[in-house]
Amino acid sequence: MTSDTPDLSTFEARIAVLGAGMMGGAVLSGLLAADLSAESVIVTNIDEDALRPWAERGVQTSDDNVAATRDADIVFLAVKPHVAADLLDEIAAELSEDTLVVSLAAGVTLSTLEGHAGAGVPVVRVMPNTPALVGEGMFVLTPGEHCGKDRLEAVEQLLNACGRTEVVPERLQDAATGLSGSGPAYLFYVADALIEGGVLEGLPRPMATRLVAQTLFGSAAMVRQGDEPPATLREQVTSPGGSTAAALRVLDAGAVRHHLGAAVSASTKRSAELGA
Ligand SMILES: NC(=O)C1=CN([C@@H]2O[C@H](COP(=O)(O)OP(=O)(O)OC[C@H]3O[C@@H](n4cnc5c(N)ncnc54)[C@H](O)[C@@H]3O)[C@@H](O)[C@H]2O)C=CC1
Ligand SMILES: O=C(O)[C@@H]1CCC=N1
Repeated sequence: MTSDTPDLSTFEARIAVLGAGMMGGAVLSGLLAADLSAESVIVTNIDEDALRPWAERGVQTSDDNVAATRDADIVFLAVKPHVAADLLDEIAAELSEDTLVVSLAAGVTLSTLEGHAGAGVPVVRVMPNTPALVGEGMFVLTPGEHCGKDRLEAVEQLLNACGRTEVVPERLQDAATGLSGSGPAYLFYVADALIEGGVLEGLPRPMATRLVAQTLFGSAAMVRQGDEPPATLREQVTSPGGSTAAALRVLDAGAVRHHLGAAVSASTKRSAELGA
């Protein structure tokens, strides 16, 4: 669904991904798929097994965050939120105003990040999501005090190659966690439930999976195209007295709309707690 062909083959900065697990790995996979040179990247992890697949893809690997940071222009912080401050303390001596720190950690504020990175170090807080893995991530960015326009544009260029970006004031970052950061989980949950519904009605599971995948993909494409609001698109599927109206009545009886909104709010609240 990506309209422009992403191309990072000429991107020059050296990149370190510290703690490349699920999310850091998804971003890195997206960047490599957009032709970022594997030789310009180093990944770290305290878990050796997590590094092996990267070494097989030609990426330099290390268990030494300090050494990895030393040679990097852009440092992705991809560890769990409760590890972020300690990791910054560990690498702070290698950071300077020439290094850009990009945090992917839910909830961790710019004030915490900047406080631990050290004086004058440019920082960007980002809320990513895992579809970065297939080049369709959503990245919500807030630049810190020392991150100028050029640096922000460099991060946008990188992340636009594996999805789409929005820049927001920091007060909206936890809501972004609740909506797009956690969002893929809600949609995978819905996909899983729909597949089970199809199986209950007699469809073979692989076929039910294909039907659901294409239905989600096509519906997402229509929502993203933005010609009509989703409420109108839903009406277009809902024939008077028809099958969809019967189905939507069941969803309303189960207060599914309310629960989806409440799920976004619960994740938003938890995101703020994770950074506290
Ligand atoms: N998984 C997701 O969908 C999303 C995750 N995030 C954020 O991404 C960050 C990472 O989350 P996940 O990738 O899901 O977790 P993860 O557990 O898959 O990855 C974290 C990795 O960091 C490694 N690690 C731990 N301490 C380390 C250290 N001191 N030095 C180097 N490596 C270390 C772990 O071994 C692990 O592989 C979190 O802060 C989370 O809030 C944000 C949005 C979405
Ligand atoms: O569950 C979490 O805390 C992370 C942040 C958003 C998605 N996964």
